[in-house]
Amino acid sequence: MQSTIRKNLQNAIDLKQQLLSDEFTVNLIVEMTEAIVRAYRNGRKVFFCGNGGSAADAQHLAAELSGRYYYDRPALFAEALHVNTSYITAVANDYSFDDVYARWITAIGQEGDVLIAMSTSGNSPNVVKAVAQANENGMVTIGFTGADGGALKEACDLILRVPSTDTPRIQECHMHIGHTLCEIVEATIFPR
Ligand SMILES: O=C(CO)[C@@H](O)[C@H](O)[C@H](O)[C@H](O)COP(=O)(O)O
Ligand SMILES: [Zn+2]
Repeated sequence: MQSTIRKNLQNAIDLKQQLLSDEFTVNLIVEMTEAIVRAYRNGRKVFFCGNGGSAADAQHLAAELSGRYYYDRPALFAEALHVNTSYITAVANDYSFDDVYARWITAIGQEGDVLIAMSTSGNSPNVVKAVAQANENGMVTIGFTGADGGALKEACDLILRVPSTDTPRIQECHMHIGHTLCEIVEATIFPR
């Protein structure tokens, strides 16, 4: 038991250390932040999507922007695409689970909006289809993946590949970086 706890803590530290030492990643996070700030300043919206733990992470990050992060300020529009369970179950049942996010984007995605697609494999079909539809709608597409990047690697405008194949450790980095994005977006749009 203790060895598992130590191994996981050490792996998380090592992975974060790798991200910290990688200038490319730090600059990429800056670019992502700038894209989100630009969208909000143009009156656009930010959407997140993912499956399983990444759906929870998508919802968590959307709430940081739409509610508040560190301090009181006006709301920013942000939403995770899976939050309407009636819609998701109807479209999955009547069409296909692969279409649940892409179909919703055909209705809501406007040019200049941002989609942040979270998938550790980069290959979840519903997330990959969402990015393809978002690109078609002229949205800015940001991918959060693991080391391989999968199909999202080529499909997204900006792609953050966490250098690991361990799903939970990758997700923890996605949340860490997602929180940092929220912090900088909040501080840039609503300086104190
Ligand atoms: O949270 C976890 C594992 O930590 C799981 O629920 C995980 O998100 C699910 O297996 C997902 O379906 C994995 O999809 P993806 O990251 O490859 O897109
Ligand atoms: Zn998990």
